[in-house]
Amino acid sequence: MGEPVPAVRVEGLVKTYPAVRARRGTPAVPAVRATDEVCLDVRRGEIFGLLGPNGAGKSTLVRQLTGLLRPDAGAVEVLGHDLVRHPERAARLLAYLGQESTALDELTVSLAAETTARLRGMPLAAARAARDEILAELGLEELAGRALKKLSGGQRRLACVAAALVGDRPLLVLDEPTTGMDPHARRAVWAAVDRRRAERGATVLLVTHNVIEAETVLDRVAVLDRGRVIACDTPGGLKAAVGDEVRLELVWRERAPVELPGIAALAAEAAVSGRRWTLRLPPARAREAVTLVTGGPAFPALDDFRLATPSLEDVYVALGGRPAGQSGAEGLVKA
Ligand SMILES: Nc1ncnc2c1ncn2[C@@H]1O[C@H](COP(=O)(O)OP(=O)(O)OP(=O)(O)O)[C@@H](O)[C@H]1O
Repeated sequence: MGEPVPAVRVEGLVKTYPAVRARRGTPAVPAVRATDEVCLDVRRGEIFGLLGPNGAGKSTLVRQLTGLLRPDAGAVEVLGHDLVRHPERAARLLAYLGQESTALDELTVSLAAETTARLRGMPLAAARAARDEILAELGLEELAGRALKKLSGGQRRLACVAAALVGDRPLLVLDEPTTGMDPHARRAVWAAVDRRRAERGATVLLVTHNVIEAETVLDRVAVLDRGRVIACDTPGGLKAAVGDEVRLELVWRERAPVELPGIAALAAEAAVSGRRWTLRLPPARAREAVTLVTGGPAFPALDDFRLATPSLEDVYVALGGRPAGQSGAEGLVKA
């Protein structure tokens, strides 16, 4: 028996936004290689995350694999369909929630969900039933009669998620679905996403910045940086790869006593944000640092400290911060 057809297969995907010449008053813009030979396999039934800093190429990648943006080179297959040759098939195969969705703004929440269901080929009665189901699932019933353009940012986003999830699509591609939402709405979205996977076998491709949230919902993660996949593994696998480091957070009362040589040495390695220093250190050095700040003349200046094992966020920082050309993360990529 051969390998099962993956939900998404991406090979050698390249997209370069062309350079723009300088014109009166506007400076020239160099060409940007937004996706650079990206290869990915997303298995059926997986919740797969794309993580990466601003401008890493995440949205460009998902727009290419939803058939909205034609790649310069490379292959995109969704459930065995070639979407580079047949981008029109995407509408049948996947639901896409983009970063900015204004298309539904004039509609009420209820009509946005119903119209989307109808556009996905559902007969009227079934579309209305699907609409009622999703509005109840996401706690949107009270807002059902309001126009999207008159909702708050978080409410509007939730209504767009409802429209994206209505009707069954085997692949859900969601670009930052929970942006602007309160914790209650976020939980409802993650529960709805997980239910579609658990009960209907849907595959989910999720673009996110929120690594803490991502850690709890994702089966696998690809970290993208400057258009390239620099790591791909389970959150646990990625964390194990930086597992020999711990995170030490120091909070100083007013100012750090950098006149002390030991503290000055730590300062050189710390990421400083106001009174808070964050250090990533091997365990033995972290212990030495804790002894230094809690046992000596630095102690009166210390407000608080915390030692933590690596989180997905640490992995993200450790990988995403790599300068171009340093491919030390390549050992992390797993099939
Ligand atoms: N239409 C466009 N024309 C020219 N350059 C673009 C265009 N869209 C994106 N880019 C550039 O391509 C690169 C990748 O952008 P993209 O939006 O895919 O990143 P992203 O990872 O989704 O970022 P973010 O997390 O900020 O949404 C960036 O350098 C961006 O400036």
